[in-house]
Amino acid sequence: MLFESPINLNLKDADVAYFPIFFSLQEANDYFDSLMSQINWKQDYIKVYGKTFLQPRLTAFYADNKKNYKYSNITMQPNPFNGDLLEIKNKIEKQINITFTSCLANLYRDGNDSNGWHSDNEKELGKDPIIASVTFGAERVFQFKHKFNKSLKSKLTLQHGSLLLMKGKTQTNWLHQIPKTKKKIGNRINLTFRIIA
Ligand SMILES: O=C(O)CCC(=O)C(=O)O
Ligand SMILES: [Fe+2]
Repeated sequence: MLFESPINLNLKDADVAYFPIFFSLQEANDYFDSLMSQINWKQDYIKVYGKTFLQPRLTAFYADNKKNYKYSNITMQPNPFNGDLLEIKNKIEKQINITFTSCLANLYRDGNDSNGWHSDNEKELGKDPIIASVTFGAERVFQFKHKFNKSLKSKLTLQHGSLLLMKGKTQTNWLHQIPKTKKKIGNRINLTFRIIA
């Protein structure tokens, strides 16, 4: 496997590492094509402050157990892992020595799709969750802001075939988002592997 050592983002009160070339270009191209068609993409409704909205992206949820994932007032029922998703899961697990149970997949169809400020701190993720987040397709900016010290911010561009690893106190102390962009860009697939016990 093509593999470069990770870049530590050196965020205060957090633990975030970025692997720009986790997958070779060939692997990343192949996974992008296969995941576009293999994944059961859907646009769900979410409820924010009592109002219902269509999510500004498509999602799908996979797990090797029966545990649901609840966030933004929606409950996602898992599909079983299969095909390339399972292959990608195995590859990440081997590299970082962690076993994940679940994967929340996101499809940003263009620059108008997005993921608003949040931290992945749902109860079912447990204390100090570890989240492995993979990108295939269009590059998008990923922004961080500290929850308690408004002057602390960070951002990076997540490239095709990259892996972003968030662990430790990252979700306790920081929010993250994928903002909309006016750039003419196409589909970006993001896979976030998680442990839901
Ligand atoms: O698309 C991304 O890179 C981030 C996705 C994310 O933050 C999430 O699904 O919780
Ligand atoms: Fe997230």
